[in-house]
Amino acid sequence: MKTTGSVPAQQSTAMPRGKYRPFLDVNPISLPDRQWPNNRIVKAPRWLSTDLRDGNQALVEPMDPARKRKLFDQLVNMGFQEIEIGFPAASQTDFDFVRSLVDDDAVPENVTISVLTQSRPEIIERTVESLVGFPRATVHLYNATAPVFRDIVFGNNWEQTVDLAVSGTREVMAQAEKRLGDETIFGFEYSPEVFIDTEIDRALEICDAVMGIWQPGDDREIILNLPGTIERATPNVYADQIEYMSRHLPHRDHVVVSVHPHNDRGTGVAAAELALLAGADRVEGCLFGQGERTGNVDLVTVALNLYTQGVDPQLDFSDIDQVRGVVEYCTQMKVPERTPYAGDLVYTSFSGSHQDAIKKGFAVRDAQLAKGISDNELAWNIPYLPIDPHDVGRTYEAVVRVNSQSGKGGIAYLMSNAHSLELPRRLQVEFSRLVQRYTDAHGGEIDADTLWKVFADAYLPASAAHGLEPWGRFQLGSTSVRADGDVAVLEAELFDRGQRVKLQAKGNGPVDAFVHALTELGFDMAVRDYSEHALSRGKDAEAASYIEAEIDGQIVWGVGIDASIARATYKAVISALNRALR
Ligand SMILES: CC(=O)SCCNC(=O)CCNC(=O)[C@H](O)C(C)(C)COP(=O)(O)OP(=O)(O)OC[C@H]1O[C@@H](n2cnc3c(N)ncnc32)[C@H](O)[C@@H]1OP(=O)(O)O
Ligand SMILES: CC(C)C(=O)C(=O)O
Repeated sequence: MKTTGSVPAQQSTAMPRGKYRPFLDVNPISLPDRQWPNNRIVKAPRWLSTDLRDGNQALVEPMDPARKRKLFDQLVNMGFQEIEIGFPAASQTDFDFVRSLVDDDAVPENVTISVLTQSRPEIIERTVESLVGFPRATVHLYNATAPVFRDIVFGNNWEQTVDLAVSGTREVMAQAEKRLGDETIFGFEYSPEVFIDTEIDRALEICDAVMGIWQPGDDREIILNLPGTIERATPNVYADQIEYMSRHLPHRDHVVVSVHPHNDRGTGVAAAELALLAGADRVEGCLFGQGERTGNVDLVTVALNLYTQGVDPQLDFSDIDQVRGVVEYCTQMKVPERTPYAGDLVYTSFSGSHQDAIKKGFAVRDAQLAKGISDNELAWNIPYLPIDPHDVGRTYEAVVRVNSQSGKGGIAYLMSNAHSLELPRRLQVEFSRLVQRYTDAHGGEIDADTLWKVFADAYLPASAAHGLEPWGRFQLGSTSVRADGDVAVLEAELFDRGQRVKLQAKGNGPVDAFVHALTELGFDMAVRDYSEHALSRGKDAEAASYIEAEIDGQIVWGVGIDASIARATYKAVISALNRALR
């Protein structure tokens, strides 16, 4: 055998990569004594949902007021205490929506609403005007600070950029002073937009300048939001930037360091998590990663990632499908099947070895729970399932689904969960070959009902009850058994291709006697394995029997189901015989 020594060199592409520059060449940051890799996230951050602003502004069809309101109520019910509800100066519709929340008294005392504004006096005035009457409200002021925006979008030098932030802050304070009475607890947030592309010491400088106006202190926090407006580097770079800011910002005790990752490189969640390690106190994002381009960071994933570490996310996802339904309705966008925690397929396993491992995991867990340990105390340790689907309102039924990639473990799991049959291991092996043949022939997935039909057709041949054609040569008629000392004496009636046959035989038990009776019909038959179990409790309880028999040199399994355990066993023997003769 030859083994791999070196592999052929990969081929260069003709894609014009020369136009791109490494992020760190353009935006160097030096933090050799970074602490974040050694930290742990031990509590939930403050969350701000920007579904109704950044999420909404990126929708093909922005939400109408009814949809916005539905999503707002949903966010409140899930536990969000900071919700950015829009950009009220953008349009009359946005303004009216903000006002409708006051008019309807829709904002609970513990919820702070937030609104976004550019640093333009007329826009700030209109923005603050929209806030009159809210119990708690934050104005979120932003201006872009990165060189490309200063140069291309604003045509501003650095001093003018700082001035825009400072003058905007002054205007917000003046308008709030003028328009909001004591009934509103007023907060202020500043974002140097495109923070990640801004020279780090300039980002510090502009935040410091804004604080010089706002004057944070006791009972006067400032939220400094450091957005990854367009994600352009690996998440460790964002973490370095956040740790740098967190360590160097003055008034740190009164500063809420907030992050606002986007997902352009597909690492928005990682960026948020590393930023939390790096000292961020607050995360802004959207449910299921709605938002501009590839979206804002997905707050569902960040929160449930925390949950799987035993940290209370302080957001309720106990019915994730309900949350998903509302978001899908309001945004008119679909949550894809593989979305973490919420996608249709994320608790589903098709492949054989995964199914086998999950089934074994549940068996061990069930056995441990049966000893009286509570579900909450018993560490979650199921292979391939990072979270208990029940915790987010999903069921186990969907966990295992069968197609041509599936093996005996998954099939046995479905037979147990959907049909209450605990197939013995060697029967699982035999049956999985039949299922494989079926899925190869028909393609696609096989659902629990079809699985049952394949099973019944193979093992319950005399049964027309499942909408199948009865095909077995033998059918069981009446039976009676009596004890004669240690010996069982059996009288049985069989139908051989419809013809009644009477049998009588003795054995050391009813099964033994029944096998002897069949042997007298000329079949060479020996039972190799036998098991049985009840299918359900109560007066309609049925039992299932499984027989592995050697019949005329063939090894086959038979299955019988009947209200009487003895008849279930005779039926299992007949099933094996019919199968051997099929
Ligand atoms: C990263 C983000 O998501 S930021 C939020 C983005 N969201 C939105 O823009 C949605 C709401 N916005 C709007 O509806 C409109 O932009 C409005 C109503 C606010 C303003 O509309 P208009 O006055 O027509 O301006 P327009 O949208 O074209 O904005 C561009 C102007 O604003 C300036 N501008 C952009 N951001 C800011 C800011 N934060 N502060 C001050 N001025 C700004 C630009 O430099 C440009 O100025 P110019 O016209 O002198 O070149
Ligand atoms: C306004 C800011 C926070 C923003 O939305 C962004 O930078 O993505």
